[in-house]
Amino acid sequence: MTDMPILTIDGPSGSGKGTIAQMMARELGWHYLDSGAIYRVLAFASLKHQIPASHEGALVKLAQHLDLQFELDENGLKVLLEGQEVSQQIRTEKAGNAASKVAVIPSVRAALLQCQRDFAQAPGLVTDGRDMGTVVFPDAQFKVFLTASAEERALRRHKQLKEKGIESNLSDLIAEISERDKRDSERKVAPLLPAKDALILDSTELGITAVYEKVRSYCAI
Ligand SMILES: Nc1ncnc2c1ncn2[C@@H]1O[C@H](COP(=O)(O)OP(=O)(O)OP(=O)(O)O)[C@@H](O)[C@H]1O
Ligand SMILES: Nc1ccn([C@H]2C[C@H](O)[C@@H](COP(=O)(O)O)O2)c(=O)n1
Repeated sequence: MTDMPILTIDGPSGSGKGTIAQMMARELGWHYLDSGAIYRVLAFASLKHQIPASHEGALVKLAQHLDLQFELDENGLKVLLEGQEVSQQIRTEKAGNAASKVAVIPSVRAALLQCQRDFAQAPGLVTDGRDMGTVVFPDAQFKVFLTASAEERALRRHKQLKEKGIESNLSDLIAEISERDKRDSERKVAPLLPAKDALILDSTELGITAVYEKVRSYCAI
């Protein structure tokens, strides 16, 4: 596959993958791939171009020609679809759920495989998602599976939304997160699960700094 050093961080929604992956990419000076953003943009693009999930052929074509750009700076990840910024629109729970639904389709996953692997460029790559350590980069040198209870993840999301001035209902968030966990874990192709050689970290009772330090020491930096 590739000799490039790669750190994969997989885990369920809201476990802190993106936060830790971005911190590690900055620390190491490596590239960063948010694979969930690719599925989110695809779902967003399918709505934009009025392609229903049942039109598998059209969805695969869209995935193969997805005009997508990522820019990571000190403010986080900027995402552009067809030259237009969609960073905020793709971050809603509704967009996450739509992404989870297109991600079930095996031909869609196959169409997105090479574009994800192309992110493995010198000097290295940090990537987060569901199947980074199991399917996309099975030979990665460092693999982490980051998890936390659904209640804790919903609380974090609730707080995150509140900080953005968006009201949300905690029980609805728990239900949405649990539904997405179930779909992502039970699909036939590339389900959410830890790679056999991954370090499993439960962050339910760990703050961001504590998780970051554990990942740093696992990568021996
Ligand atoms: N260990 C932690 N303790 C407390 N809050 C955390 C922790 N890790 C992440 N958070 C917060 O939880 C929220 C979700 O984190 P993040 O977006 O990194 O999760 P994610 O796994 O990438 O989610 P998604 O799969 O939906 O993209 C953010 O507000 C983040 O600051
Ligand atoms: N490697 C990946 C990344 C993401 N998905 C799907 C399933 C998720 O529910 C959805 C959104 O991901 P998030 O941005 O919350 O990480 O996309 C996947 O199947 N495989």
